[in-house]
Amino acid sequence: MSEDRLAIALAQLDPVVGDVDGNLQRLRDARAQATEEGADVLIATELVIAGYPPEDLVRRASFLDRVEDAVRALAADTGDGGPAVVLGAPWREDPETRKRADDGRLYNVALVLDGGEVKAVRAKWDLPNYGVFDEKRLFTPGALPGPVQVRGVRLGLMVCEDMWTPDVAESLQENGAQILVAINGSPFDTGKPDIRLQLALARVSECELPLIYLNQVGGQDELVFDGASFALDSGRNLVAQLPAFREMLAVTTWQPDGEGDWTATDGPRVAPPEGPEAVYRALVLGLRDYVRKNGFPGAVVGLSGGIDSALTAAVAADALGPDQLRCVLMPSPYTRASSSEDAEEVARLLGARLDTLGIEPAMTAVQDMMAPVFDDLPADTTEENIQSRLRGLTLMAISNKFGPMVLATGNKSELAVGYATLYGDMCGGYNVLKDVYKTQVYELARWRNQQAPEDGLGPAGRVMPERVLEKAPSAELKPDQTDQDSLPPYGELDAILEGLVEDDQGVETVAARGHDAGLVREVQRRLEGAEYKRRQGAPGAKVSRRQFGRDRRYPMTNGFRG
Ligand SMILES: Nc1ncnc2c1ncn2[C@@H]1O[C@H](COP(=O)(O)OP(=O)(O)OC[C@H]2O[C@@H]([n+]3cccc(C(=O)O)c3)[C@H](O)[C@@H]2O)[C@@H](O)[C@H]1O
Ligand SMILES: Nc1ncnc2c1ncn2[C@@H]1O[C@H](COP(=O)(O)OP(=O)(O)OP(=O)(O)O)[C@@H](O)[C@H]1O
Ligand SMILES: NC(=O)CC[C@H](N)C(=O)O
Repeated sequence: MSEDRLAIALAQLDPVVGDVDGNLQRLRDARAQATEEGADVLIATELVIAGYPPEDLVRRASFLDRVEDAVRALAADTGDGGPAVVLGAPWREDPETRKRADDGRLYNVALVLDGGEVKAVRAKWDLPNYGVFDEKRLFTPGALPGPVQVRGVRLGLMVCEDMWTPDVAESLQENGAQILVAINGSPFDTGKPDIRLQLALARVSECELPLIYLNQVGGQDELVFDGASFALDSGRNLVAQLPAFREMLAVTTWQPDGEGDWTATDGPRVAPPEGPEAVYRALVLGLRDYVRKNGFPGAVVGLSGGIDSALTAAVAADALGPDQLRCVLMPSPYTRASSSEDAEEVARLLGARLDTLGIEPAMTAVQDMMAPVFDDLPADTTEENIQSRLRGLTLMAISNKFGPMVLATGNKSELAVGYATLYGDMCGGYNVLKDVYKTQVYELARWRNQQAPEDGLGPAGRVMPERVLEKAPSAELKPDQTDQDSLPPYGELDAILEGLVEDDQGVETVAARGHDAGLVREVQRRLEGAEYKRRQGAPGAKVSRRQFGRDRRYPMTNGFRG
């Protein structure tokens, strides 16, 4: 390092929330690699030592003690003369006084570790408290910061949301920053990569400074972090772009150009995936990390021959490998032979195990068992739901006996209007399609039939027969049933839900987009009426702007009819 050159290693890592020792080891491994590659400083992501988002874990003193020990151990490592480290951590010291506050105050900070000690502390100024974020509940905001000197260069450190408005970057620039560095825990959704780039470009234009944007990667409960870190020079040129959806350490070497503006030329340039590929890869990573980080030996799914379970199985095969996926076909007297053939073909194409367990004996047993109380009452949805629940029971029995986690298959359109059975097809530990509308299910299935995802563990090529994509969706809980007996066509339903859910519009506004007002009102009624079901539904990766759960919180008991 000389004062006119700084080699910065960007550590796009997949931390595990709560696993402080594991995260410390990940950082040590990254620093060892950065040392080998000649870096002066290693930069890691927001709250990386705790994992993001740590939620109420950071309210536990024992957890914060462990975090502090780990940070001090990593700081001690930097006494070896190797790279300095910039990383995110939950931190109890006041950034100004460097003393621990008595009132339990906690900051979300960027720390600079160098020369064997914690050299500088910068607290996040803008704590996000919307959508999936609740940071005001946990952290105290810091003051508008100035830059920190790292190996002779003034770095302007921002923590994620700090980059979303001009204030922090402006303060850093006014106080002499030479390179802006944003460390992030920024979850994926379909619009996110573009929003981030536009915001970063805006900060670069305002400050006329280069900006490094470093994001974490990996799945954490319902969030998927896509990484896709990048760097811009002060002329708004992209000088590095790290891959999306996988870990990477990349060294970028920064030097002043002829005009004295810092720039880098040696970063990787991997174009991020877009459209269905990006969503598919987010689903794969979300499921893979949920299953692996929670120690399951694999997953099990009920395969019906329909598209929802076929796509769920494909994502699971890509996430876990076909050998860690079990499929179960559970025909009833209402299951068409063609459905069973399609399910068998999906399992064969994926190379996954398929067991066939007919549910008719259990249907008869339950019917006989209930006869004394049901008397001669006519069959209705009750009997349909029993079939669904017998399938849920079967899958849970396999999970209990052999360990794989059950995957529910309900898509966002169905969950929006309550078209799913509690403790039946909603049964499961995780739902890959929770945030995927039915029209998107088709789009993703078509994409997957043509291509395999880059880091997928499933087979290349077609994974479901065309018939699965072409037939009318059916729950097959009574003869000749189709979804469209109970729901509007999915194209129209999804267009209405786009307005009601994603855009949070009222009935009249959505109707003005060209839909029958009565139909929109009915969809709205069903949407509101199904909140109780969604609260009991399995978690699944957020890929949309407005996922059911954290992003869209409505009461279950709701007397408002607006
Ligand atoms: N506000 C509330 N808070 C708490 N619980 C509430 C509730 N309102 C009803 N409930 C409870 O929920 C029950 C009704 O929900 P639930 O038992 O799920 O039954 P329900 O919604 O009546 O029926 C399931 C629906 O899912 C459809 N479907 C579509 C696709 C696939 C499948 C499948 O299963 O494979 C099913 C099926 O055709 C049917 O229309 C009530 O009997 C009551 O116990
Ligand atoms: N015969 C069956 N064998 C195994 N699982 C089944 C069977 N029938 C239904 N299921 C399970 O119940 C779920 C709910 O059925 P649903 O009809 O909503 O989905 P699908 O059949 O996969 O797709 P589609 O809605 O397009 O028909 C299925 O995804 C599957 O997991
Ligand atoms: N951790 C954060 O501050 C994330 C908030 C930010 N708006 C994002 O999603 O990128």
